[in-house]
Amino acid sequence: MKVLVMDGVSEQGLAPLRQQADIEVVIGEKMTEDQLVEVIGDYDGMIVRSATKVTERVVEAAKKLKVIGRAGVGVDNIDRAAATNKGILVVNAPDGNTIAAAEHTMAMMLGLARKVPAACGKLKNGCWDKKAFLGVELRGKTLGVIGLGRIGSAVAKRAQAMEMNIIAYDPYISEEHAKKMAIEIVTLNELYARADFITVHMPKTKETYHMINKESIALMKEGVRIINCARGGIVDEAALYEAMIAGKVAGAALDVFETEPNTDSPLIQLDNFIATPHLGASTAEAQINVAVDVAEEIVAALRGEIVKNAVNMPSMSPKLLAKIRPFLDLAEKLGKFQAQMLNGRVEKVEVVYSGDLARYDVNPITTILLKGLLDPILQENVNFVNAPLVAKNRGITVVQTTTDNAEDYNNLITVTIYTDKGKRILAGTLFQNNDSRIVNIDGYRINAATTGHMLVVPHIDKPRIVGRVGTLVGDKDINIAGMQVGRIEIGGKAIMVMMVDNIIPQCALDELAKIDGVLEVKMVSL
Ligand SMILES: NC(=O)c1ccc[n+]([C@@H]2O[C@H](COP(=O)([O-])OP(=O)(O)OC[C@H]3O[C@@H](n4cnc5c(N)ncnc54)[C@H](O)[C@@H]3O)[C@@H](O)[C@H]2O)c1
Ligand SMILES: O=C(O)[C@H](O)COP(=O)(O)O
Repeated sequence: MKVLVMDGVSEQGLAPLRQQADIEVVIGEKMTEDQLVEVIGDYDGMIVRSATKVTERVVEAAKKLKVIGRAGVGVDNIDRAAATNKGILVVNAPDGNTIAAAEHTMAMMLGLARKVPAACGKLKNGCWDKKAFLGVELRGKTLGVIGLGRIGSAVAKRAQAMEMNIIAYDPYISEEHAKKMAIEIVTLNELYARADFITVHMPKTKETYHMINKESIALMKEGVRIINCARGGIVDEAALYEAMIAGKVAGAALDVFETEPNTDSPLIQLDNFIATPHLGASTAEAQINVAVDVAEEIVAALRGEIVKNAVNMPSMSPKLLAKIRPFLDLAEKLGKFQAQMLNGRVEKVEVVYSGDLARYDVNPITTILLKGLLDPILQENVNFVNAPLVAKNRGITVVQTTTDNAEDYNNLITVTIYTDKGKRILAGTLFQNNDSRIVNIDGYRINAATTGHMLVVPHIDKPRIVGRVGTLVGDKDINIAGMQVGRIEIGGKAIMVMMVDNIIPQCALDELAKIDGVLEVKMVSL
């Protein structure tokens, strides 16, 4: 397998990838979109920072790409919708550069308060000018943090150490959470009205684009100082320039710009403006952290294992993953089993999670069940990333419910598939030591392992059927490893599940179907 590494990702951090004998790491030079389109077909994985744009064209040109890793937080340079459509996993490394970005924000804030860059520049030009650089203290000032996530919280903590009062606006964070950090949650307008310094720490979205604009600046205090170490475009640079010229904004610091690289913004020439070239994550420590994190994720993704920081599939904490991993395996098998038992076009998939399972987030389990169901029956690549989207695009309704009542089991996953020709029910459970079993097919109780080959024969419960099926299978030189029969009433419908050592050829299945009393014959391989 080949992984293309772009944008100067830390070599030291790539160790988890370099240690894999079957993975070749290729360090790429800066490329245009056309150049990337030309080469991407050769790669199974790719790692980028913010410079390389993974556009729809690049994603479309990929032939075997399974994963795109972002060595950092922001994934706005990756066309996630295109990747999801194609079943390509996108992962990031959200934790490794939090402190670096928070410390850079503090550097910007202190730099603005004490005019460090301008004073330094003047001195380097031979001018010892003490009067021009009277600063302000941070102590006692109010800092308005917009976006109280990882970095916003880390900035708040550091600013508290400088004895600043912290107010914050984040519509997705609870007041309790903020209270624990001794931060007052306020409305956006209140933040604008009260803050001496404003720092933004949210992603660039439709909602946050140009959030700091002419109108919002008008609501701010005279002499406010503004910092953006999050994403270019959150601050409207033209509006900021005007407000700085007018004196409304006393100082501003941008690490990120709407267009990058950027050397000709008029802001850069202003004395009370500090610019850095997207350096928030650029510390030796952060670069190693994010590279290690993303390299580990790429290895896991290429090995088909579940990753921790996927941005385009249900994400899971390592704790949840450890708890539900055996259920993920069972669910995939149930989906795969159902795919081989199907008659007709799938219209609806209903999954009921019972017992212990009802306590967990079951979304990832449903996703993997859909992968198990759809992958064998569709031409396109169905995986953990795109399975829900593929189901939706095919008009399949997916319903998932949880209940505490698992009847005789500790846990139970019951999957009912509705097709234009009827419905089929399948249930599986995990016994002790993660021993997974299929315990019900269409209402008939059975107890079958979830591995190997199985001949499933719904039939009429009458003499000589089981014997004739067994004889015919034996005559084809196929060894029978075990057998289960489930029935509800004597002489009614029943089901036979025969564990066999090899796949029974279609011609033999056709012969079996002709046996009097046999209703259906299905070969299932798990
Ligand atoms: N300059 C750099 O080099 C650098 C380095 C790391 C991260 N970043 C950027 O910093 C930003 C924050 O990163 P993070 O790791 O703290 O992310 P995070 O996901 O932990 O936090 C983002 C916060 O923004 C909040 N938010 C979302 N929409 C909002 C809105 N409309 N108004 C207010 N708050 C909103 C979210 O609720 C969340 O709490 C991201 O844009 C990331 O790409 C930049
Ligand atoms: O979102 C991020 O992680 C930062 O913007 C860092 O970007 P970079 O890896 O290009 O420095």
